[in-house]
Amino acid sequence: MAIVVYGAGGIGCYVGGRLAAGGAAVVFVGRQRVADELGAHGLRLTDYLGADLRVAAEDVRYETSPAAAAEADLVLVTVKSAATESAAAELAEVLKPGAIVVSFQNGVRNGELLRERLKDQVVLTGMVPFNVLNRGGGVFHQGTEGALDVQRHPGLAPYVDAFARAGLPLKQHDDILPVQWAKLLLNLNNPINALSDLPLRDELSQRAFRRCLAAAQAETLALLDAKGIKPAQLLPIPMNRFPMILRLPDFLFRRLAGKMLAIDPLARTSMWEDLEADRRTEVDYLNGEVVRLAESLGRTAPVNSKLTQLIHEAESTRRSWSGPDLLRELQR
Ligand SMILES: NC(=O)C1=CN([C@@H]2O[C@H](COP(=O)(O)OP(=O)(O)OC[C@H]3O[C@@H](n4cnc5c(N)ncnc54)[C@H](OP(=O)(O)O)[C@@H]3O)[C@@H](O)[C@H]2O)C=CC1
Ligand SMILES: CC(C)(CO)C(=O)C(=O)O
Repeated sequence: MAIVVYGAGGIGCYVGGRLAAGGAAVVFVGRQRVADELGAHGLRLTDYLGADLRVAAEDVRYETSPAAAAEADLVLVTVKSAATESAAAELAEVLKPGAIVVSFQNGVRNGELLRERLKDQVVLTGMVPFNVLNRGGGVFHQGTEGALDVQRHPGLAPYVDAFARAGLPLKQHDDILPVQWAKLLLNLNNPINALSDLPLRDELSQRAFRRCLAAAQAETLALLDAKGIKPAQLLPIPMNRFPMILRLPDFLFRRLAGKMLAIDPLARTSMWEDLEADRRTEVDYLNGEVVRLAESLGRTAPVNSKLTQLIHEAESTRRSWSGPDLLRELQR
């Protein structure tokens, strides 16, 4: 059963790399710069638990043409949200009818966007809870914990063992929307992390940054409540308790929620990586999604709106924010 990773960057190389290291036949589709990196070094997949797996360069099949997806039985879509529509259009041209397509992307609308285009395929929504850092030289490192989440579907049965062998077991859900919104609540930190210009652990160790995240989450939780959506519990603490925990003084936060800081010291968010690489960020699909949710309810979301605006400004002119300055800006 051929597995194609479509948009093989950080997440795609890591997930596809672990599947390949576990013996699955994987074709990566993506950009020439990544093909060159993997062609020179092969793939090395490491994680926070000490896993260290390799796939030799000659065993990595990395293609740059969408045509390579024609043979896929299972497609894992791992482009950033802004690239989903073009990826969907390319896939619609080449995919076999009946192929299974899983969106392993952040945000809540990528599955829908793919489904609109891929009428002859089965499109499922997935979620990647952990952080992946490309350390260069073909090394991709998983810095935090979590299993891959995906919508339940019988068509996934032939692949369940391959994901388990890869050390990335699939957790299937009857209703994925609460899982997606729970992840989005965590991703509200992406712009804060990107604006702080700090590794995640350093940023979340500072109360002022945590208060910014608490404000963005509290605003979102109230809107989700009004919409009748109850976010899933992804971590030991229920999502609706997060804002209260995040606002705690540093010493209490470390004592009660120290596990939240059990993050690889180098890990940063994908939004920070986008700003670093001068790429368009996913802010419109994360905090911007909250603004749209507010509008659908005839309400506003000033904190998420401001974070969206600050990231758009940072997309053209970068500046590093201190926690207190950012908090003041969000409270204005
Ligand atoms: N990185 C992380 O730690 C995490 C990321 N996520 C989510 O996973 C998704 C993927 O993120 P990530 O792996 O970091 O993103 P990356 O930007 O690292 O990887 C996506 C790759 O897809 C390429 N691409 C874009 N369009 C196409 C196309 N049409 N055909 C082929 N290749 C294409 C991009 O190239 P180019 O840049 O040239 O467009 C890029 O190399 C996002 O939704 C992200 O939010 C979720 C959890 C953690
Ligand atoms: C895992 C997490 C929340 C942080 O890295 C992420 O999803 C991202 O960076 O986009």
